[in-house]
Order: sequence, then C-alpha cells, then structure tokens
Amino acid sequence: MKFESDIGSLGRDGDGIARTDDGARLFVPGALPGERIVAEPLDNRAARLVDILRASPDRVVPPCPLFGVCGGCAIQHLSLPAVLDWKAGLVVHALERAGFDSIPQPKAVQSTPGARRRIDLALRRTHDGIRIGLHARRGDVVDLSDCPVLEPALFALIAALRPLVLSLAAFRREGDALINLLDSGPDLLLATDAPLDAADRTKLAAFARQHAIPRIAWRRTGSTDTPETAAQTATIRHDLSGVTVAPPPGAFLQPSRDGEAAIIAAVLGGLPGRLNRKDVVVELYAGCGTLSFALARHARVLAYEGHPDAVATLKRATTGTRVTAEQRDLNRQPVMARQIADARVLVLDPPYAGTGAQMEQIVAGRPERIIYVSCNPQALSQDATALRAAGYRLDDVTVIDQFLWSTEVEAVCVFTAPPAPRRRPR
Ligand SMILES: C[S@@+](CC[C@H](N)C(=O)[O-])C[C@H]1O[C@@H](n2cnc3c(N)ncnc32)[C@H](O)[C@@H]1O
Repeated sequence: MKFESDIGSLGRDGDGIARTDDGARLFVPGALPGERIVAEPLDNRAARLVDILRASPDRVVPPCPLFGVCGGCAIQHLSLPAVLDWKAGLVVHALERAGFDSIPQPKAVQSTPGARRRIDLALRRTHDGIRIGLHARRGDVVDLSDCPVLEPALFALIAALRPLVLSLAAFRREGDALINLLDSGPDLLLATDAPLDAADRTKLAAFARQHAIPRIAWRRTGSTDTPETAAQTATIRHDLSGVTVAPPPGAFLQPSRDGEAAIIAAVLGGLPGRLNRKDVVVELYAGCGTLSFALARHARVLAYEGHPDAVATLKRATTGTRVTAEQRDLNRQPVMARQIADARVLVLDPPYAGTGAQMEQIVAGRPERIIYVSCNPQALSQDATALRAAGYRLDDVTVIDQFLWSTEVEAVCVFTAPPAPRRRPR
C-alpha cells in the first residue's frame, strides 16, 4: 500500500529513509533528504519511489544514462556539493560514535568527474556478445556504455577490450579486468576462466602494441597467485612524490590523482611542526609507497606492508630515500608497542576492515601523534573508539571524496596523545 513520507536523511547505501504511516523505517532508493515523497513498500526493509511531492533543492539530473542500473554510482541525483556534505557527515558520525564530542570542522576535498584512474571490471559472455562493466546493485554485470567517473583514456579502452576478450580461447564465460592508469600508460590485469594458449598470447601482444599498453598480465579467474606477464611493450613506471616505482599488476593505487594529492597533503599537514629529520615515522599498510616517499622528506620512515609484490616494489624504490620497507602481515604479526613507542609519529592506512590485532599494540605504544587514513567510516569508528579510550585527542579531520557519486568516503584523522603523567616531586 502506497504511503507519503518526509525524508529525513540518507542511509549508508545512499537511500532515503522514509517512515510508513505505522512508523516503520523503509529505505527508498532515489529519495533525498528534505523531500516529501510517495513510496510503495517492496518488503519490510525497502520501498519503491513512486512520486516526489516536494523535491530537494539539491536534486539534479543524473549525468549518466546508466544511473539506477549500474551499481557503480548510488547518488548521482544529488548535487556534488551535497554529496560531499553527506560524506563529511558520515565521517563525523563515525567519530561521534567513537566517543569524540568536539569534532573539528572537517576540511572536505572532492575529485572531479572523469578523474578515476583505477577500475576493476567484470567480464560476462552473453548470448550475443560480452558485457564489460560493474555489477548492478544486487544484480548481474551492466555493460559500461557510458561513465562520467572514469578517466576518458580508461573508458576508451573498454570499447577496445570487448572484441579482444571475446576472441580469446581463455575466455569462456566470465572474468575480470583490473586497469590502473599509471604514468607509463594503462596497466591491464586480465583474469579469465580458461588457460591462455599461444594464439591468445599473440593477440594480447598485438593489442598491447596497438593501444600503447606497457603491460598485460594474466591469471585464472579467482586465483590470488602472482599474475604472469602475458605481454610487455614498455617499462612500467609511476611517480610517487618524486620517486619512480614499478607497481605490480593490479597494485593498490589511490583511485584518482587529485584524491591522492589531497590525502598526502592532509597526512603531511598532520605531522608535528617540530619534526626533526632524524625522527622516525612508523607507517603501517604502506602499499607501494604512496605516503612513504612523501613522508620521507620530513623524517625517516619505517614502512610495513603485507602484500609481497607491493613490498618488493617499495623495497626496489627505496635506494637513496629514507624509507626502509618490511613485509609484515599486521594481523598475524603486528608491529609491537615498544617499536611504535620509539616513533614520533604513527601513520596508518588500513584496508577496509580496519586494523584488527594491530590496534592493541598501537594503543600500548602510545605514539605522540597518530595519522589515520580511513577508507571505511565503520572501521574508523571502531579503531577511533580504542584511541578515545586511551585518551587521544582528535585534532584534525579531512574528508576526501574520490569515489564520486558512490557511497565510499575516505578521511584523514589526526590524533594526539594525552600528556604523559607528571612525576611527583620527591
Ligand atoms: C588502503 S591500502 C593503502 C596503501 C597505501 N598506503 C596507499 O595509499 O597506496 C591498504 C594496504 O594495506 C595492505 N594490507 C591489507 N591487509 C594487510 C595486513 N594484514 N598486513 C599488512 N598489510 C595489509 C594492502 O596490501 C594495501 O596495500
């Protein structure tokens, strides 16, 4: 039965939260805060938007014709400034849930459309061809025939990939294509559901030459093995704060150049002013060195990273820098409190799940300054709860929106340790 409701806020998935006449809370995709809508319940959780009786001033025409079908974007019907405000609110609420009551006004930075330089695409054979794209929300792959988010050079490559993938003996029904736009050009990691044969390799080499792709790597769908290089036409190189690295296929890369610059600026802005060049920064979850080489201009950096290929990349690039890199699975073998205690600053950029076992050692080590780079407000909230309980103060918050129109948000939070307890005079 249809009902009318005001929309007070958006849920975590970007859906408007409505109230039925009997007070039930239902999520309505497409509805925005401040709107009055008519909706029809679909089940006891969600409702379908039927009509908008009063539209939000922040409502805009979605820029992509695939919006609502493709699962990549959730809130293209909201203006970009309002998207950024909403994301900043998600971070502030996460910190409030952690127990911080006076939260500094976040600085907020947003990438521009057409700036995303990393994408993981699903490949699906269909009865009449192939679909290359992202999954619909709770659904099958939607062919990416348009995308205002992606760098145009990456988007153009998708059209060229369709006939190539269809022609491969190694592609039966499904696969993936992860593309990183590095400084040396697009770096393609292909995964398919059958082995490559000699003819496939010839086709991949010709494709790499034709489209100026320095490297095409391959592995079987679902495998986590180090991929093999199927074609290489040029050297892989990518600049990280003036240091050239050669990231492995499928390496973690901040999804946009402007987002990466904003994260680096916020991390460097969080360093204590009195930092001495001999001081040590311990950096956890360092990847290929996005933050490490920027930090090394200010202090010595001990960088820890779990992925063997990322660490190998980082180690190869450290010559002549003040970065020392070590491979460590920080869940199984956290950096211990006594080592953290020796550092002036701890910088961490954990994966989506947050820090796990490492947080206990961080709190016990009590570094003077902690700069936490978050890609998940829920995990941030959990980790910040431990810091709040240990007496840390929250000094600065920067919110970065580099996954435009999705519900993803990143943040850099600067925490300062409480003053050490004074010794009683004898
Ligand atoms: C969000 S990325 C950040 C990488 C890097 N700071 C950057 O900006 O490019 C998280 C990193 O944590 C690493 N990682 C995930 N789980 C880990 C673990 N248990 N131990 C150590 N590193 C881990 C991943 O390999 C990845 O490089």
